[in-house]
Amino acid sequence: MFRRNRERGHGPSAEALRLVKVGKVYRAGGQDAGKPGEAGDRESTVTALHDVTLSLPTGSFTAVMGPSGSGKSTLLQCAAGLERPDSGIVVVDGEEVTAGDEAQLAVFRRLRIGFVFQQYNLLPTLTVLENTTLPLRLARRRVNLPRAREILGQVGLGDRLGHLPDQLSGGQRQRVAIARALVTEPSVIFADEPTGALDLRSAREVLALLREAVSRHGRTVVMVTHDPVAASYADAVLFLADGRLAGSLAAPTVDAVAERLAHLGDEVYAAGRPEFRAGV
Ligand SMILES: Nc1ncnc2c1ncn2[C@@H]1O[C@H](COP(=O)(O)OP(=O)(O)OP(=O)(O)O)[C@@H](O)[C@H]1O
Repeated sequence: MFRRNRERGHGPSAEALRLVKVGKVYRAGGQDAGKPGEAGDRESTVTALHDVTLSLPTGSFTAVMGPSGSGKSTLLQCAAGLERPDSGIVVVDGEEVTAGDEAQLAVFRRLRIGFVFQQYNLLPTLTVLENTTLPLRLARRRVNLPRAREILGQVGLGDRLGHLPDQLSGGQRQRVAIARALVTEPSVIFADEPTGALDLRSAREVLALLREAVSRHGRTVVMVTHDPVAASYADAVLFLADGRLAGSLAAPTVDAVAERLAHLGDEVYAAGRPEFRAGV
């Protein structure tokens, strides 16, 4: 399907996600602006991502932080194949997603990528169990109901299988979204502000589940967040500023993250590290 980009033989790649010099430019009016340098009127374009290069190992939990407008969501969307970068390549679990066409990308996303959004994005007319198994049905894959029930049990919803989303709390809805993201056993789960709409307790439960998906089940999670407490659940934090990588922090604590965020402006154009390789 996509161009293989594995350095080793079979089985899951040790590298879950790689971005090489990924750039994305928008027209101020809201459209893509084409390749950087090709845009006619530079004044009306926004460079949302500028040559972002990073590598995340399989089984890691990474938080992406930075000021509003720094490119966090754009990074997530490009990495997840929801947006096409204007330059650079994206490799997910050994497959170069930027090499495929739209149809290939759609199939790839359904099977290999999990999504958790701030607003849950559940279908209101489907039950908890049906929402959870929807990615499998859309991908025309066999639905393993015992496995789906097991996952829903793990996220604490074993007794809510027949409920509709509007019969659930926000935290419970987000747990359905996590179950839905886990059901295809994806290469990477992308979460965009997954706790943004939740109370403190529900937020902690959701973060603990994402942490468990990584620590116990070996999944790879990339999470955009504004919250230093949420970021402290991750193995590492990547900081973005003005569409560029502006540093990283391993084994983040709440205080260390807050401190780095407070001084992020100082680091934006610092010579620093233009690339991020987790664990290095
Ligand atoms: N569809 C679009 N059309 C035009 N400009 C866009 C589009 N999406 C994002 N941008 C611009 O690209 C830049 C990065 O936006 P992005 O949403 O990635 O930032 P963010 O860090 O996720 O912000 P926030 O924390 O506020 O959600 C911003 O200047 C934004 O205005």
